[in-house]
Amino acid sequence: MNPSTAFATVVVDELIRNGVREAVVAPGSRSAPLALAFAAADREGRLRLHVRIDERTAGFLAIGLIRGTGLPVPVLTTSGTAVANLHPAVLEASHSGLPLIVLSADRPPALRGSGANQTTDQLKVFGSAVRLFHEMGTPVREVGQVAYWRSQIARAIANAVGARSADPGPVQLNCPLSEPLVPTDGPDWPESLAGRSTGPWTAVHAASGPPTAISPGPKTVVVAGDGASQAARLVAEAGQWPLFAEPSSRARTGPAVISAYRLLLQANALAGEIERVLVFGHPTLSRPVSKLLARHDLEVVVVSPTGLWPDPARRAASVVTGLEVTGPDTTDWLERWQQADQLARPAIDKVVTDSLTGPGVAAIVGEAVGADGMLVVASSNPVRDLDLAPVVPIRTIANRGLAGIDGTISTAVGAALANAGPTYALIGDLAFLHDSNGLIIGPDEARPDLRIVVVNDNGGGIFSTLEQGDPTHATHFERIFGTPHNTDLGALCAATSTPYTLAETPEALRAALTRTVAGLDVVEARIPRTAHRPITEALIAALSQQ
Ligand SMILES: Cc1ncc(C[n+]2csc(CCOP(=O)(O)OP(=O)(O)O)c2C)c(N)n1
Ligand SMILES: C=C(O[C@H]1C=C[C@H](C(=O)CCC(=O)O)[C@@H](C(=O)O)[C@@H]1O)C(=O)O
Ligand SMILES: [Mg+2]
Repeated sequence: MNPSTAFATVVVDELIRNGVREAVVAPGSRSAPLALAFAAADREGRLRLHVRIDERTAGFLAIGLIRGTGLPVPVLTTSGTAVANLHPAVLEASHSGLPLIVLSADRPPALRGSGANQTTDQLKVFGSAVRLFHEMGTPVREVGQVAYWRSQIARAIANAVGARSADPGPVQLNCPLSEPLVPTDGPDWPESLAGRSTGPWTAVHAASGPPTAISPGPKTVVVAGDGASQAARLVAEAGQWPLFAEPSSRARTGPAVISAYRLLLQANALAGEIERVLVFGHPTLSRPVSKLLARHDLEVVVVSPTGLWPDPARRAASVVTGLEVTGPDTTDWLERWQQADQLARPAIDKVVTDSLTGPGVAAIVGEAVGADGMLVVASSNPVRDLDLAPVVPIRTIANRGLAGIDGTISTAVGAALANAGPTYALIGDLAFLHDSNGLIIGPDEARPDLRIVVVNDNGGGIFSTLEQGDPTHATHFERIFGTPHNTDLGALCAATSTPYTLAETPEALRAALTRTVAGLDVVEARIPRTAHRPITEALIAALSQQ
């Protein structure tokens, strides 16, 4: 089966699984895969197909079918002006709140701007009239496409009917399709085209609905990503399930918290026993969690109060607003994770505390901030080091929306100005340099009580822990990833009259942090950038032997 035919087969099947029973098609060639799939579904009695020559008619016919059935209705056109002919109907659907699903076939991006026939810029062609625009990737023969296609249809339908937004309206899925555009003989598709049982790939519950009941049974873990509320902790405790909470999640308290989750997911056999994951907030921090959420052998339930829900692996079986736990897991599942966590802690501390290391600095900062303090933590290693530190229920802020290293000092200054008590920041040297202008505060401006702890490894330490940090890439690594700068941070602080302290041992760092936070000051902790990779490897090795 060729990619365009596989795509069309799956898309039409998933539309039907999501309640579509009428479809409108205007003739074209680039849209052929989808038109043929709709025709096949019509012949099988799975939906009723309507064909109209003029896309303007097709669009308003779909409007009428929506008004008559109350169901979302897809309308398919080929590329070019055909798509633009739907604009009047899209505008009507937008102002009437009607779930019109525009499937605009398109040439692949490589043909755009090349003078290729019937090829224009169809991206967001309806502007703000649609509740969702998404350009489907050009279908390719690879595993994972089916989950993507099905998951995206579920997102499109949910946005069109307003399931999470209570704001129904039209959506546009732009569908680049490459030739061959009609079914051809050829290799079988590399994965099953089938959906999940008989229902939608992702069941998106209405945001206005009651909490969804969830029962014990499957070996469940709770993931609390950035911004997760205390609901994650409450669900984990009610279910007696292990809780993996990122530093900027408010759920980072309570007996269910597994502080070494990131290492245990990589080094402990318990990870392989997980059967269900409940996701709160926006998990971004670690690949072990990303890999967990991408596993095919477990159920992913995403809890999101808004219209956006994280599902980068496209595996979410359901999206709910809230969970009501019907009863606790009475097995030793949580106890086994707690025991593994307790065993891991000494092994971690042994590796990270005999000298100044990233995780060691983070642990010392966590102690200094204390349970009623506030901490702003920068992306890259600092937030990951804090994630590994012993859990202290600190109010933690991190710009994890896009994980940029920019603006962190200014964010910390703002947070500190809004915080009644002392505020700390934990930041890497590049992030510090990136926003060193944040230290410049005019004489008439309000000044924060903020202590900025800079973990200075003279460059981008995180890259040494990634693929590019492998010795085989040493030739260019230092210049394009390590990016050493040799900046005198003390002089930089002096230029802005910012008090500065250098701490080169754990004891010196503790001493520097115990001083009262009054005004803005900087403490620099210097660590060797070359230690990151060996430390990461030593941690995994230590836990793997347990
Ligand atoms: C604005 C922005 N530019 C570039 C990046 C890519 N990036 C991610 S981590 C990193 C290096 C950060 O170095 P540092 O702040 O010193 O932290 P370290 O990894 O050394 O602990 C870079 C450049 C980014 N995330 N955001
Ligand atoms: C440097 C960038 O971001 C990368 C930084 C760290 C992420 C990561 O995987 C760290 C190792 C881990 O937590 O297991 C990496 C990722 O998410 O895969 C990010 O891409 C960047 O410039 O994007
Ligand atoms: Mg650094």
